[in-house]
Amino acid sequence: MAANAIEIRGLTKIYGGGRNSPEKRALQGIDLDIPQGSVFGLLGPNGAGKSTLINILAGLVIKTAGRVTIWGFDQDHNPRQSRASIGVMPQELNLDPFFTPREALEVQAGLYGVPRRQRRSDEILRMVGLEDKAGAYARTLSGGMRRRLLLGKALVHHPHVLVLDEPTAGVDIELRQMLWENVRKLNQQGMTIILTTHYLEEAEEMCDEIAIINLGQLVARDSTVNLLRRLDSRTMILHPDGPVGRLPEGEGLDVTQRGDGALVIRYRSAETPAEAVLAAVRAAGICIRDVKTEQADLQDVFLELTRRR
Ligand SMILES: Nc1ncnc2c1ncn2[C@@H]1O[C@H](COP(=O)(O)OP(=O)(O)OP(=O)(O)O)[C@@H](O)[C@H]1O
Repeated sequence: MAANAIEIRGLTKIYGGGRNSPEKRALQGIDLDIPQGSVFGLLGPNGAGKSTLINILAGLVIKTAGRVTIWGFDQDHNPRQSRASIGVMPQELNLDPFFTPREALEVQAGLYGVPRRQRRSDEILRMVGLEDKAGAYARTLSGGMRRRLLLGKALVHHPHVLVLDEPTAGVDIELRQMLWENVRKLNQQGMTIILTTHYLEEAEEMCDEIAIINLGQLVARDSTVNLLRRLDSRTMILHPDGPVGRLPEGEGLDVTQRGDGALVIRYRSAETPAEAVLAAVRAAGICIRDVKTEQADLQDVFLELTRRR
């Protein structure tokens, strides 16, 4: 068994390039290893190439160049085994409206060639909280229930690797909790989990390791702890109680003044305690009327990482 669940080398995807569509380089030579047993976050802004990458793993999009190995099986040389090793919960709610959840799971299991006696439709329905809806048509299911069913469908062939593409975009708190409980449980049972998300908080909570892609390129790949340590920038927004004569100064402080008079002070919490920021403000003779702090969000992370490049 390979030590990495997924190995990606020089992965490139170019869309279009026909007479009416300009060429789009969605992935530009990605190298990435995803360790077995990890909960791995794939982050990136809209259009970064996350879905393209996931769809290539799922066998839904054909790569232009590069090598993909899933659970030790090269996608080109062992397409059947590599496909059988991975289950994907897609972003779109693409379900056949005329199948009931139980039928949908059975059909999916049939597509993957799972013998009848190895099928676990009822167990999966229970796991995703759809046992009451086992016989209802998909078209009568709520959006949240459809997502649960998509998760169930991704699991019918007992994959080693489960990919969740934006699983919590627009879902309510209850479903989010159910999803994360299931993800934790499956991971404890040894399943490698890959998830894409826009929410840094979610990645922070769930993922051991994170890769960030931007414009089809890998811009960071590290353990979550290390990544967040690198990205511990804070912003303090101060509303002064009167005109500002001079801006606060101090090591590690990046101070600007907004059009409305507010001071925007960026600093790293690991290097500069909030008290040092406030002391610098007082030393500049500024009285504070109001203050708030903001943590770096994914957008800042991107700006920082892409700027660094
Ligand atoms: N079928 C396609 N034909 C042409 N261009 C495409 C196609 N699919 C995606 N793209 C382009 O490739 C780039 C990467 O898209 P992709 O959907 O992989 O990004 P993403 O990171 O998943 O974004 P999002 O978070 O919005 O889903 C984008 O510029 C997108 O417009």
